[in-house]
Amino acid sequence: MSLPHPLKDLPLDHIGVATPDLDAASAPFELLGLPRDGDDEELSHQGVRVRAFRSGESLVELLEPTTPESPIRSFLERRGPGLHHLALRVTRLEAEVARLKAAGARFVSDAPRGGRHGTRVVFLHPKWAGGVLVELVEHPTHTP
Ligand SMILES: CC[C@@H](C(=O)O)C(=O)SCCNC(=O)CCNC(=O)[C@H](O)C(C)(C)COP(=O)(O)OP(=O)(O)OC[C@H]1O[C@@H](n2cnc3c(N)ncnc32)[C@H](O)[C@@H]1OP(=O)(O)O
Ligand SMILES: [Co+2]
Repeated sequence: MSLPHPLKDLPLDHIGVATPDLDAASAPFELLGLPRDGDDEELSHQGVRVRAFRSGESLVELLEPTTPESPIRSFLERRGPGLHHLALRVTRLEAEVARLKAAGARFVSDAPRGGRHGTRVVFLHPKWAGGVLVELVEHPTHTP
């Protein structure tokens, strides 16, 4: 599959890792020497508590479920701890969603939701992306 891309590359923003315990899952990354990226955050509408570690231009995002309905809880029950999603950075989320929809992509939901640290995110369905849950993430723009 090849889609013409009018905007730019989509760099890897982060890799999401599902865990039942943020502190336990943090230990190997701390030992590896990855620095924390900001504070932990709880996102009730996603049913997760999140902690991130920086690796170059990208992050490792640890996700712990906080509600029975959390997608991380069902993932842990079904597959156990481990790689959950990859996130690609976009500069214009709605334009990217429109482009992919026109090309037949399948979204979990194409309505942007709030992500970590003021980002906006949408998820492409893992059944569409060869068994990989793909997040598109747009960072807030900072105007002086
Ligand atoms: C911190 C906030 C934010 C950020 O800023 O970065 C986040 O990252 S939030 C992360 C948590 N939120 C989400 O994951 C939201 C999007 N995900 C979903 O809505 C659901 O997880 C899902 C993808 C729609 C799956 O939900 P559901 O259909 O209820 O789950 P099932 O267990 O029934 O799975 C159906 C089917 O899909 C496979 N699956 C599920 N999750 C994944 C996955 N992460 N990667 C690959 N495949 C996945 C699952 O195995 C099932 O397949 P079959 O077994 O073949 O039926
Ligand atoms: Co994410």
